[in-house]
Amino acid sequence: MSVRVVFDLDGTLIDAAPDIHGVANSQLAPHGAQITLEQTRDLIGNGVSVLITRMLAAVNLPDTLHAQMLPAFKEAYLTAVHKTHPYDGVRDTLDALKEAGYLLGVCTNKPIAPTMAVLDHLGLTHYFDTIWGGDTLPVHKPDPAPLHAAFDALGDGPCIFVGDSEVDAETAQRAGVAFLLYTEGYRNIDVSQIPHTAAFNDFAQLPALVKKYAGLR
Ligand SMILES: O=C(O)COP(=O)(O)O
Ligand SMILES: [Mg+2]
Repeated sequence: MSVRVVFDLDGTLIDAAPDIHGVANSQLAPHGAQITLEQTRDLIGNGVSVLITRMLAAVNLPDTLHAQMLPAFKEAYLTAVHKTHPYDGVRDTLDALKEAGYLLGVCTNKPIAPTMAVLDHLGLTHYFDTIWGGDTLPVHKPDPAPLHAAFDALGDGPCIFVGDSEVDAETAQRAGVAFLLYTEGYRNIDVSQIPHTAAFNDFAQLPALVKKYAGLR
């Protein structure tokens, strides 16, 4: 039996917004439109299909473009890794959690192919015993199924989900697991309005929080 810690990806382990911004603008350019990095942050969290719907709405382009944009967006997403970085302290914290003997996983709404591409590019893949993308199952967060699947893949033990958004909070609630909220990601509502077990703004705080909420002394 091991403590199981599953992480959201975008806005939690990595800041992927600059690369997603680049992909978004490469898709919008032929239509004479662009969005800002700030606008891009508000698009992230519900997967690529919702991201495109929100992007088109943000620049007043018709949603009829969605079907043609989706495959092109996913294709460009695969190589959009060079401006993406882990948040400060992420590597040290993942090392510390591994050292403590915990099992780690990822449950993201980013499709699995770009998820693997960016984790491989950043040298983070080896930390995780299981990785679930937004298209690994027919449903994605806030449906609790992928989070349940990630924890199940890690065996038995206390469950902690770490994420940055209201989508993650709802997923954790529906899955019935503890939720640690990273406050420096892409959430667009106040921390007080997001149900959470505990919040943190620095990854150095995470090992102690995991220990506490896993019920360890
Ligand atoms: O919306 C996305 O594509 C990814 O978001 P997530 O990693 O925060 O789930
Ligand atoms: Mg996120």
